[in-house]
Amino acid sequence: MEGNRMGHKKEAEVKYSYEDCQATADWLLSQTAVRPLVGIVCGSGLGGLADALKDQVAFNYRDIPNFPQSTVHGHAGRLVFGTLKGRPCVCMQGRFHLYEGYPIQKITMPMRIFKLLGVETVILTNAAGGLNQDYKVGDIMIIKDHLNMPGFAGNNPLAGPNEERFGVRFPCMSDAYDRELQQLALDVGSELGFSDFLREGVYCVLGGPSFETIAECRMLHKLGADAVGMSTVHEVIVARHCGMRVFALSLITNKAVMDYDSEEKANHEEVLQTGKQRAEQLERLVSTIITRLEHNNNFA
Ligand SMILES: O=P(O)(O)O[C@H]1O[C@H](CO)[C@@H](O)[C@H]1O
Ligand code: HPA
Repeated sequence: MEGNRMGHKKEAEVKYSYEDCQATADWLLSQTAVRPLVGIVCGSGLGGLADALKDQVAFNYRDIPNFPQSTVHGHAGRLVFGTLKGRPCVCMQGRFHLYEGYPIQKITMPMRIFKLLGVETVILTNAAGGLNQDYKVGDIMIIKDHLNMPGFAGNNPLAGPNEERFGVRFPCMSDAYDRELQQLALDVGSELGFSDFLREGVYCVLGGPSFETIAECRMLHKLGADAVGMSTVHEVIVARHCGMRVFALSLITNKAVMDYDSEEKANHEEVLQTGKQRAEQLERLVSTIITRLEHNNNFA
């Protein structure tokens, strides 16, 4: 992929207005014939999902006008277009996090670009620490709701002037995670024989990058969180604001440390290692869900 002048702008100069998002979407649409209906975001160590796409057209983030750059190990930094079982998809092989130092509007900008590309359903994955004591490392949790900790402190991706062309000032979040898609995932998981490690729960986002203290994990668990991570929620809010359907999964890559006697320490290497071990099943789950979207005629 040939570089372009806009793509080489310094980070500080990267903009995310409606017109900037439109320019990026138009540029992408001029470079590929794929017209994606499904947008996928790959979590830490879960980028293999993108490799499942057929007839790929891939762009390095650095070559895409106005796109931020991935800085985290386990996030390749490529936008991959292609088809998954015949369905046109676009897949972020690598996402952006608050702790990378980007403004919250910038880390969520790809959702608006998805929207302008024609995406109707967004499927997000992440790696997360398990707070629910019944969870095991390797479990896959269907996210049914979230706790937005940065949001409590006013750090919401929709803060600032509202862009009506994307959505309303006060979007509803009680229906953020599409219930039909959750049920579909449970059905598909059961057919694939994954029920033993498939869960449903509440994901809590923190700013990171430091992992949680023991007291923080205990508090989050008491507040109703089943898993904790540093992503996804901001993307979900922006995706819902502009009217896309959302389905999200957490891979429980480690158990959050809840006990002062524990010798365990959260670390990113373990996160990536667990991702490798469950990658194949996670890919099968997601790709089968995408096929069934069409089959059930509930494709958004
Ligand atoms: O949420 P994803 O991108 O999967 O990454 C998770 O893994 C990293 C920590 O190991 C954090 O970035 C956390 O959010
Ligand atoms: N905490 C926060 N983020 C994470 C974790 C965790 O334990 N595991 C993977 N991402």
